[in-house]
Amino acid sequence: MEKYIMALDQGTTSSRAILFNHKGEIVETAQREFQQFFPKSGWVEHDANEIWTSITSCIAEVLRKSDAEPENIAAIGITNQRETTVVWDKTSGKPIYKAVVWQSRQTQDICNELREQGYNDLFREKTGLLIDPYFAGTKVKWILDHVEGARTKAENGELMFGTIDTWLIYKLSGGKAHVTDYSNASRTLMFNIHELTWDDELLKILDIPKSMLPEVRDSSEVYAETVEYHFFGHKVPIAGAAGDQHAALFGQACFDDGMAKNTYGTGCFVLMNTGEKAVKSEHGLLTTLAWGLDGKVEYAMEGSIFVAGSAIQWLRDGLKIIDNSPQSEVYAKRVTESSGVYLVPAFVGLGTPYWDSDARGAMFGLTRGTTREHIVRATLEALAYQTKDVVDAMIEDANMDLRSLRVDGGAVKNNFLMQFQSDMLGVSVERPAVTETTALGAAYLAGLAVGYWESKEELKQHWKIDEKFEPEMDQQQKDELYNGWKKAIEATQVFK
Ligand SMILES: Nc1ncnc2c1ncn2[C@@H]1O[C@H](COP(=O)(O)OP(=O)(O)O)[C@@H](O)[C@H]1O
Ligand SMILES: O=P(O)(O)OC[C@H](O)CO
Repeated sequence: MEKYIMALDQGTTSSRAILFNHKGEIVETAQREFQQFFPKSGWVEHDANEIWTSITSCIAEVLRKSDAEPENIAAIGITNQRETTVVWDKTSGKPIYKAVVWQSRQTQDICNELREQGYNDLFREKTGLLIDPYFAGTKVKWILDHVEGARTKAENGELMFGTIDTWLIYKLSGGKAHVTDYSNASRTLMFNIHELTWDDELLKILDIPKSMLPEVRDSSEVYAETVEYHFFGHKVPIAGAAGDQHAALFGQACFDDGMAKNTYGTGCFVLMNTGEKAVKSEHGLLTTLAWGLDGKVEYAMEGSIFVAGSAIQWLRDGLKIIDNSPQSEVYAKRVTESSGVYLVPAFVGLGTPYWDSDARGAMFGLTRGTTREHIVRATLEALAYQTKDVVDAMIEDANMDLRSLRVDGGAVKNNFLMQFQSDMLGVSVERPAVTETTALGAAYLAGLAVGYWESKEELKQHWKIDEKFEPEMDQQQKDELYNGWKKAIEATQVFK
């Protein structure tokens, strides 16, 4: 019987279990959405227990739907929404608060205070990040400050912190492993990406006891085995973990210096592999650990856009002007231009390159002639403009041209968006045959650890193109449209 690798992809809006075969093809998938909590303006939370049960349901379903028996699973790879923070009790294994999601702004005051105390450069230098509610560190501090008795328990070594990878590995292993990988550790604001250690000075500033933190390991190695009851009497090695954007970079086979990908999911995340160099950005990009493999780490530059596909969800659920996400393409194509309408989807502030957590969304250029079609088109265009902001910054920082952009994530099915993206960037946009590259990357990392695949060279051969979008728009039109976007961004940042 053929063996498979199971990837568990725990995203912001849904969990998935996907079985991959030896050619890197999808054999079977299962997916579960779970509840989003918005307790206050700008706050986003998840229930860590519900995340766990969504994962176990997906595991059961994917096994049931495929012909695979648990013993046919050679290994499990985990990939996760990053920065989302869980703190749980060491004895009971129960979370002491909801999972504070990466998008959540509830640590704004903590961040303002840290910035006022002049710590930004120190955090930037050591972690490659900047002080923003996005990252896990201030979320852990917030939980310890706000949950009754939490700080004392933490100081007594009774609490554990983890990003979602850590939480899932802990649960899958029946509480045996408390680990994370380099890519996830590099999103916490607590990990020194040059020395590859939890940083005592930063932990002291954040007032977080080191005893809560997981052990940091390679992204491709066996961390633990699953407890038998999750796999119907069978132990399976948990052999890979990486943050979803890093896993997508790996799944897109961007193994060489200068190769980049953009993932269009809830947010958009552009990552460029910079190999052994930790490139320091002058334009608001993040420096991050791409992965740890064979005892060595590699670095990446990242541009993080907080709202992308979620703006399409807002058209559907908030404005109710589309019934489903694919319909956005139909409406966008019904008009030949957005006729001066710009939507800046700064619903939870702005990430790269602006880093303005106080900004909020805005729409410009409305006339009596504005229709639903223009608004839908402007929303899709905003995803492409935001990506151009990031890619331009990346090109300047890395001092090199981008020849093409590999793309993935839920929204890349939208051909209008892909064409407009290529027009804006002036380079080809390459959509691979397997767009579940996040899960594929996690499968690759796990498969390499157990010898299911031999090398990155072998994996490169799997990457196949589905469609290539080439730039068609003339320079003048492109400049006019993009200049309009820049004005809209400026105006958004003034109004707050
Ligand atoms: N055809 C489409 N056009 C535009 N956006 C889409 C389309 N299909 C899906 N999306 C968007 O993609 C997102 C889902 O992508 P996915 O990669 O599953 O996200 P995540 O991993 O962040 O949960 C949703 O926000 C959805 O609105
Ligand atoms: O769940 P996604 O795919 O939107 O990814 C979330 C990112 O990892 C947040 O940094």
